[in-house]
Amino acid sequence: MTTGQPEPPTDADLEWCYDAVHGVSRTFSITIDRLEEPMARHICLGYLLCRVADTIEDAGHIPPETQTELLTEYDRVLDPDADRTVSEFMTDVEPWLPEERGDDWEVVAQTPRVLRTFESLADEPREIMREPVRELVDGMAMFTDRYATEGGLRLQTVEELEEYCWYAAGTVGTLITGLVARGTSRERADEMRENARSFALLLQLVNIAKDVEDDYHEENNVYLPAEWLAAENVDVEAVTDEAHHGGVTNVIKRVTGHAERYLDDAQRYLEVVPEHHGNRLSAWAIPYLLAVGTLRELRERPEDVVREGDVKVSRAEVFALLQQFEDGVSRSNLAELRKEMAEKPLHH
Ligand SMILES: CC(C)=CCC/C(C)=C/CC/C(C)=C/COP(=O)(O)OP(=O)(O)O
Repeated sequence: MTTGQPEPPTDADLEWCYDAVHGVSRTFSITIDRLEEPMARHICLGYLLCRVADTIEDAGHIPPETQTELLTEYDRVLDPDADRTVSEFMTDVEPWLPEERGDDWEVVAQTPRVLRTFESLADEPREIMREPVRELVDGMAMFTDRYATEGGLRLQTVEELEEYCWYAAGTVGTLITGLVARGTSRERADEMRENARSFALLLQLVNIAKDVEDDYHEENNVYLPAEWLAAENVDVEAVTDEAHHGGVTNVIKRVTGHAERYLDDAQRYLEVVPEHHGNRLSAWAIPYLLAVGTLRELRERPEDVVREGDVKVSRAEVFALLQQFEDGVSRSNLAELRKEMAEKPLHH
């Protein structure tokens, strides 16, 4: 890889990267605000590198074979042993930047800036991040290629759903764990590695259960396993049709139940994650507890995913949770807070 741009990044580049994350991700916006340096910048850059690939993968207006080519090319830009420059990647991606680009496409348009900021990070954290990011990019290329003739992803089985979640989120869990486990005891690092996948799958499955409408209409992707839809006599292409709301609701319940199986492992991860290199428990505990709250809403009103197109915890509850952490939440409070949020919304 070569960035094709000799100039070093400036403070303005890093500031831009922080602003960009706040524009594209609710989850990582909260997380990065809770972290301190240097972890904040590491997670910020690691996330943006992944987000470039994610935006290309979700682009309904790019033909699948082009998505695969762009993702493969992006991987080569990230590969230190390959000769692809970021300028070549930009030449190929620029025709696909939407005219009215939102924040996510702005990140793609600014890939050179993201990359040069990434390349300026200390060697050790940068190299810990590179492989998981490339695994995510390769996984996305594999999926766009696998469903090239369908025009969008159409996951078939629960095993394939888990495989997809691994690439989309499990790799991010590896990235985070690699950074936070540095310098900790073997036992702690092993415990984190054993539970990182569950943490990531939990968050990804919750997103999949609540975003069925948008995933289909905006990205032409169906992550609900076709085998589970078939058991409810729902054709994959009719996933958002009113006539099938009942059947799809049952599948959403199934995905919700599947996600809940990962809650204990993820809690275990939080119980051992060290607070060093700028890492903070709250940065990961908050998304975890928001997932607990979202699972509660999904269990109570799964039909709203297809009826209203949206199931999420209220802004008031998010605020109340953030406030709790401002006041201080210790590891020993986590289980209690989880129990409380699983039952009813948190109040200020
Ligand atoms: C070990 C460990 C800590 C694992 C967790 C890994 C992790 C945070 C994976 C990302 C999960 C996910 C679905 C983020 C959604 O954010 P998004 O960027 O799509 O945006 P949104 O929050 O706005 O939906």
